[in-house]
Amino acid sequence: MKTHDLIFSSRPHASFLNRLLYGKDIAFAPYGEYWRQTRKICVLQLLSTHKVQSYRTVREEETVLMIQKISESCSLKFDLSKMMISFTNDIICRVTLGRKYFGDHESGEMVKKFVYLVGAFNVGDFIPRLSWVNNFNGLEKRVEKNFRELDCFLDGVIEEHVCKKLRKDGSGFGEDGEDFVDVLLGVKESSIGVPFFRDNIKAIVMVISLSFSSYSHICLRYCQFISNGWPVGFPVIINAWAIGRDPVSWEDPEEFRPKRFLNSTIDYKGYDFVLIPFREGRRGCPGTMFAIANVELGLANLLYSFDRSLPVGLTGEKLDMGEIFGVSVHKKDPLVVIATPHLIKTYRSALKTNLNMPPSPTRLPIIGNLHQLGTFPHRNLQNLAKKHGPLMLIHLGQYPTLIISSADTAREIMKTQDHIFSSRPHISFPERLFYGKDIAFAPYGEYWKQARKICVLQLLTAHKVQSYRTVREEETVLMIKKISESCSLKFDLSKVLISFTNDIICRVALGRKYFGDDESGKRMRKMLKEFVSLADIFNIGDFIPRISWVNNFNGLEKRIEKCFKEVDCFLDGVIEEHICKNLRKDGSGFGEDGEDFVDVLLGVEESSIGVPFSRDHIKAIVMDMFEGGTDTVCIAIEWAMTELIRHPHIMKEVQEEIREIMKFKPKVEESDLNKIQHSLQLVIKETLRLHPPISVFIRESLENTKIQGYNIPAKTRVIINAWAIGRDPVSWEDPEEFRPKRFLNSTIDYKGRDFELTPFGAGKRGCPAIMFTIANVELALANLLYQFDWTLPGGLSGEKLDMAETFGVSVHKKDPLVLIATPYLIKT
Ligand code: HEM
Repeated sequence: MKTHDLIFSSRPHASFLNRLLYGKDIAFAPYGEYWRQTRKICVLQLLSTHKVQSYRTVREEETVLMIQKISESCSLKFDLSKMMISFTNDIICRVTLGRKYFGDHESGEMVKKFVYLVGAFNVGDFIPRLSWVNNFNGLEKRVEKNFRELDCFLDGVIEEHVCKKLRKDGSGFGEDGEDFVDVLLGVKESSIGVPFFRDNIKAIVMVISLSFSSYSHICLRYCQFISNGWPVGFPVIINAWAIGRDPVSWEDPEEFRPKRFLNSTIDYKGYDFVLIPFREGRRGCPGTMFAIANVELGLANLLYSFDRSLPVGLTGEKLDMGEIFGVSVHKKDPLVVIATPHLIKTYRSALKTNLNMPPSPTRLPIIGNLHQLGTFPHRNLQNLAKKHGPLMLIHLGQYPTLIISSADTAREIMKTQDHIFSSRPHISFPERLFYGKDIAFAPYGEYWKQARKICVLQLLTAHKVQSYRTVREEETVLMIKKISESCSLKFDLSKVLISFTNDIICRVALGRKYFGDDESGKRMRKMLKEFVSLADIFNIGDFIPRISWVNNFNGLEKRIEKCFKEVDCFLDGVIEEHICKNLRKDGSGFGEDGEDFVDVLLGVEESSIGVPFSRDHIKAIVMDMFEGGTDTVCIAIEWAMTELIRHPHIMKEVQEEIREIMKFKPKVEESDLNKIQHSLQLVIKETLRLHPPISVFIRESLENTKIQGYNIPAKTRVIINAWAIGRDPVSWEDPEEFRPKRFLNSTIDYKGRDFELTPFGAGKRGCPAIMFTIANVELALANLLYQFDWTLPGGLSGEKLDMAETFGVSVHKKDPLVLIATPYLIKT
């Protein structure tokens, strides 16, 4: 590889390789002008130091994703080998093709087959007259099929690049925005002096992907000895594996002893022939630098971020070291390990002490404390706060975030310094779904102020809430009727509650029900469900913006666009309907003065509020009401019923009180509520304390400030953990117990004055719909308790009821609440 490098710098002909790589790649090309020119392109244009440096972002982003993936299986065993394969595949795909193509199962399979066939043992390459056997063992056919699939795929990739170039709007990766295909498309045949077509591009791209992802140690060389004494065409196999273990070069060669390199100058770069994993010289690997950059960054992060252990019963010495058959020597059995985040005291935490920031848990590089949010952020944040205090600073990706877990700290944020903490951070999916023009997600500013004013003074005033009474009463009657139809049979109360709250909001906001039980109604319901779940979804890009592109691959971006378009089209229809109705002057909405939310919003004059107010603003605000008002109200009633089923004696007390007052009237009406409110109110307060429907909500600071002596910079995100505040033992005796009577002689309320109980938030950004919500919850709950006796199916006792929660910010009961209702009035 040095003295006679020129002589030994060809490769033997291998027929499958030749077919799969168009006979035009670099790695398997025989020595000659074409190989010399293409290798030059590879070394100077694709894998130069400058280029390798320019792929840094790709390496870093993929490392973050890998670490994040591992964090998700933290403390559980997982297959590290599989993760490594997708890590390297994804890097190479982005660098060569410009983006990840192999997310979906099918294309991933195609590449796997390619890798297999390239490495397949072909008897014909050793005994040419036996090559016909491949017609019978199916290999020939498989090679052909795989070749055609890949060829078609690569044609698509190239077309995409050509179009991108024509449009001049695309940028690849790397500093200068060019991936390998971009570079190769720019190669002029005239400048390299050898034929260079699309097939050449495809072959080079494929062989580079192949070499880096899984087939990097090919050291088959072909001797092209021209002089006398050595037969031309004599194959040479360089056994890099054996050379690395040769006792002539290495002391105790079988031992893993990294320190042997401590005072040694031996390197793998090709100058030292005792260590030749890459080989230098003419046929040496041109991608050494690129490969090492990936390996270093991946390995450093794996070692830095986690402590690893083997699954139970295994010690390191017992680890199976079997290798797979072939030229690329993988470990035979996948490496299955358990990773535990390593609590490292980083220099940042020292820095933080100097800056006088609130106490923090230690964090991982790049993802910070994201992995500690887990499936139930409210619970996990509460656990962290138990260690670090009710005012804690964590890092969610790149954003420092204050976590508020006590009444005192909540008061500081939502009262004392409400003017400073009254913005919301930018969150990208809601921004798209709500046209960047709604109220709930709007940053503090003139538009938010004016829009909130409309909401508070025109949509949700006491007078307006009163005017929606008919809607509430009618929908309650319908709900009770539905339940009566399944009387004495088990039925899904959660489902009934969802359509109850949906229908109320729909009538109040849009003027009529759009979500009936027919096909189109079902479609609408599905659309709305998708909308609410997307607005609430965890989006990694909001925490680590530079990897927001992952949403192009996990399908989220597409779902958002699809849902946005559907809802937009639906709302356009609704608005048109309202405009026609107003023109005809024959329609009346609901509410006393016949106006629903859309009517009111259509009447808003831009000139009177002094900020732009278009149709998109109307749609955004209407959707805010849906997002804020359907799930939340349903969750409140669902948890109240769940707790009452678990505590039958409390349910009985409330029922007796209501029934005594109602004296066999057919139903509870709003006018009855002030008479029976007492015990019902206690139940609602206790439910909202233990199960705030929005468990955590978010704000952002507008300027630098201090809280409890700690420095809080401007634009710090703040998460108020309403769930933890409601269960804080400092404020509540036996906080985990459902005991409505704790409110009996207490003035504590949920309206935003008492910070021990903050299900609706408080201050400038507090929920503007408390009255509206409570009116719905009270009427529904009063009727459910008055009109039916409730039991669990199969005589199950209440204590056994599963209390598991759903994942997310709006915390539903995980399993639907399935109950049996027996009509009280008929019974008595
Ligand atoms: C049980 C029911 C509900 C709960 C627990 C709830 C809770 C909340 C919370 C915690 C906030 C953020 C408060 C803050 O940052 O201080 C909020 C804001 C908001 N809620 Fe509600 N909500 C409920 C029902 C509703 C309903 C029915 C509507 C509409 C009809 C609604 C509309 C809004 C709006 C528009 C905001 C944003 C206010 C702003 O940013 O200025 N909510 N809600």
